[in-house]
Amino acid sequence: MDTTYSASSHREGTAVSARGLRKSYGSTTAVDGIDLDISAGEVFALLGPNGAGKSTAVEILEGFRHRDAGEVHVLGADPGTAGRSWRARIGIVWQHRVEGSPLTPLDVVRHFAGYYPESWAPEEVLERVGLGDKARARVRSLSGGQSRRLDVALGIVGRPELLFLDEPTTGFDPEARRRFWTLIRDLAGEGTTIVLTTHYLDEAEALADRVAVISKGRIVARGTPATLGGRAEALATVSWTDDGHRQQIRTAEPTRVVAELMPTFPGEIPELSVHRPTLEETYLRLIEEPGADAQESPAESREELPT
Ligand SMILES: Nc1ncnc2c1ncn2[C@@H]1O[C@H](COP(=O)(O)OP(=O)(O)OP(=O)(O)O)[C@@H](O)[C@H]1O
Repeated sequence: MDTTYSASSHREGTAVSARGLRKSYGSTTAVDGIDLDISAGEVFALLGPNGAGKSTAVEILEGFRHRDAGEVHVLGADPGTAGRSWRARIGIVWQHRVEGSPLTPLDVVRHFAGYYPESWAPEEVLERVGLGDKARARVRSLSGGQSRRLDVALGIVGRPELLFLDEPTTGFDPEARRRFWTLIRDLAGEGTTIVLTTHYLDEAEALADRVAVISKGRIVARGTPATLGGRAEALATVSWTDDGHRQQIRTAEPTRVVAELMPTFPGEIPELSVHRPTLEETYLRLIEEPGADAQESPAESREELPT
């Protein structure tokens, strides 16, 4: 079985397009008019608090949930009506992991591989997710993080054009997460479109070309991790200690502020730090303050912090 992608596997066009997507469960509106465009080959992350509507939106895109309204095209088809050949082009790593089984990871991956016209070699896919040495162990003997890696193996074994990952690294140790990120980057480099939901902002920052923040069923901000919510233009905070008192200046020009401070100290500026909003801080502001997507006006302000 061929286990390499050809250059022609780099894809062009739109992988996912949704307009006015809506879904309610009884009186709960889970998805309240979402528009999405995800390009082929893109890594796109959906962020949002618990219950924001991410899984519902993604399950509609996967064809596992009916929408109440809206237009959706995924790999050129309506997921509500698309057939088996369309499904074979899609990989899914569900939020909840598959329960333990008396089979081995190799048995399970082999079984799943049989459903796809063009699958990875099962041994290779287990190597790629870091389960090579557990290929012949019992699935029920795997740790939580190892089981999750098996879920990822099952999601990618069919060499999907589009891979949905719902909170894929929950339970991974830090080294396994880094390894998983490398795998995702490799898959993206080979042309796979990836739609990721995650609560780990560092994961979104490390992997995503673009992110969208969902809150209460609506997209409240979208952009690259670096520019989301006006992050690129946000003021920096320069902090230091002067005569035992913590000082800070919020400024659009931290280099100038530090240069002006330098001559006022004989040597090092005590406890100097320059901080710009992290993706996590930006995200928290976006979901806490309605309309916070507007950019801040770059006015400089100085204050002394209470000790
Ligand atoms: N099958 C269901 N029946 C009734 N309500 C549901 C169902 N699935 C989801 N909901 C509700 O819809 C809303 C959105 O849930 P959803 O699972 O899409 O959110 P989420 O953003 O994926 O959350 P999480 O980060 O916790 O996974 C929530 O209020 C949830 O309780």
